Amino acid sequence: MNAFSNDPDVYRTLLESTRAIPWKIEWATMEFAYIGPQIEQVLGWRQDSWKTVGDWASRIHEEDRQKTVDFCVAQSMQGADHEADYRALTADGEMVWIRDVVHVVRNPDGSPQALVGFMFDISERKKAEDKILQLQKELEALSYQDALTMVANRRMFDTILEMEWTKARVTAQPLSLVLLDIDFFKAYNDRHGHPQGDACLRQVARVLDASASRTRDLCARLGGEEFALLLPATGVLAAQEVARRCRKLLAQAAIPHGGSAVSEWVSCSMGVGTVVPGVHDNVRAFIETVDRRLYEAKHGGRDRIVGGPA
Ligand SMILES: Nc1nc2c(ncn2[C@@H]2O[C@H](COP(=O)(O)OP(=O)(O)OP(=O)(O)O)[C@@H](O)[C@H]2O)c(=O)[nH]1
Repeated sequence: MNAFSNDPDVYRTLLESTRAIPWKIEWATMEFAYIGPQIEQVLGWRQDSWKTVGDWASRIHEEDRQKTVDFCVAQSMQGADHEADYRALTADGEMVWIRDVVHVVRNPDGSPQALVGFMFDISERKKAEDKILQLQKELEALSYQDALTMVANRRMFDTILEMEWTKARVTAQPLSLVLLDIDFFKAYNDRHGHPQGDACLRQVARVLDASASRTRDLCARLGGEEFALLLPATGVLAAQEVARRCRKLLAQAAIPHGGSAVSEWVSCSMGVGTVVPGVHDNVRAFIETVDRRLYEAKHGGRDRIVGGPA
């Protein structure tokens, strides 16, 4: 054990055979006293081209440079060991993610004498982290989407409704809502089977989505065979117009029903409401009003629109 630790060649061989790149900087001169030859394999810059701290700083991606240098200087002045992740530039203009792990060698008075450390190539790890972040974003998006019809789901509807309600109140603009329910859908399923029922829901969602095309309009599936169209900055007449367009486009889609008492084709009942929310208005009460109208449309014979100011 002693023979091993007394032999500097052994240390050098060990240092230079790891994948981590060892280095040392003298604090007084800010010059490299040493950097491992592996640096050339990782970044492409020759070993003898690393002379000063300036060489190191100039080979950091400019978006990471200032904060990395400031952080390392501040930590070193306090005598604190530290780690920094940054994008290093390679000799041929590429980027490599580096984790620099730094130990501060201190003088007896505590001031820094030298910095020694290891650089690790963490590009693969960063790539994996980026991939995970991207997947998380996709998952997040999926959690707001109805998996069957690909329109927004109830969660998204609730979130956007809350937002649009506040906006409408602040700007004193009308907010409209259409609630729709497919007529005799149980009979449709019974006649055509559940998979065909799913296909029908997808087709209806496409039609509804196409009926309201302004950028802030939202088409959502609230569950089962119930859908909603949220129409911000839309007044009573425009909302009625959208509902009529829905009915017309659905009729044009001419999806054969076969089990409906009101039409040969798949149809919808709709409740429509419009409100300019005041401070005392309540979003839940607004939804209940529109829902009551949908109920009226159902019980008034289906395949119809019941609406007006809420
Ligand atoms: N295929 C399919 N069917 C669904 C889905 N979700 C709900 N349903 C069916 O939708 C039907 C809804 O039936 P009801 O609530 O009785 O309403 P309805 O038959 O449309 O009658 P009215 O609304 O009164 O005209 C049920 O048979 C549910 O099984 C789904 O994701 N896919």
